[in-house]
Amino acid sequence: MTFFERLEKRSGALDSLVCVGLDPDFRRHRVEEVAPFLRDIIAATLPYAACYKPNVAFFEQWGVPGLRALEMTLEAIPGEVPVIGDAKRGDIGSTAEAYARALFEAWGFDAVTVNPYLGRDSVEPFLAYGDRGVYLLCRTSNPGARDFQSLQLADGTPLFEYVAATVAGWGANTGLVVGATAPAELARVRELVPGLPLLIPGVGSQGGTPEDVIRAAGYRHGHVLVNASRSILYAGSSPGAAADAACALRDALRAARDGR
Ligand SMILES: O=c1ccn([C@@H]2O[C@H](COP(=O)(O)O)[C@@H](O)[C@H]2O)c(=O)[nH]1
Repeated sequence: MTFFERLEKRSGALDSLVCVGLDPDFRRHRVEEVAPFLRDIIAATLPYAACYKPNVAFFEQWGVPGLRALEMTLEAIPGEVPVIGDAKRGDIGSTAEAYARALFEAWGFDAVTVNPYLGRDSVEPFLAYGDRGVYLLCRTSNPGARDFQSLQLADGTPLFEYVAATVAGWGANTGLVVGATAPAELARVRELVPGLPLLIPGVGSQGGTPEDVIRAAGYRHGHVLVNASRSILYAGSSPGAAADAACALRDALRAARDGR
């Protein structure tokens, strides 16, 4: 099964669009605490998590011991649960090949995030792993997204729309990253490329809401995946609080679908 088939299956079985982001905060933990902390978070949030998304930077910040913590964290995720390695790589083809090998073969991620700024040849080494998923940055959730991504081409098309329409033809294992903080842009991307899976970060700590996301992107297992990291991991002082936050996000997304 491909990544997107596996994601659709788990998301459908749980009826959950929630992706739990695993971004351990340097200020809150010593590196030895990271893997046990995340192991408990994973065990508690498993009934709600269609997917997990460790952001590699949050482990790299501790150097080699942080990488060991990432390895132990990945070991704690049951094999049937898809895992996205959020690394946002992007480089010339030969280097992209090495990045793809590192993320898919050495780390074993089921999907990755990639920055498409360098163009198609920089993405092809990732696409070559046809059973894995490749989420390309399209319209990010941060305020600076407007600096480049909203610039208009000569015909008036914003760059992020051009990216969405272009990468739709790059392969069956492609998805897009579109932020929850820009619902109008999210709706536009959904309209332009209705068949492309979307990874949607930016709910919770960044201010995006489940209602806006579902209104803009719809509710479809495997095609809409809503990530929250800090607002789940640090919802309280226990793994139970993280579980409650993940459950609340799942329920808010369902309620938005059902018009409740
Ligand atoms: O446009 C983007 C792309 C990626 N991210 C990543 O998602 C999580 C969000 O964390 P929160 O704590 O839920 O804000 C983080 O890993 C980002 O690097 C994003 O936020 N926006």
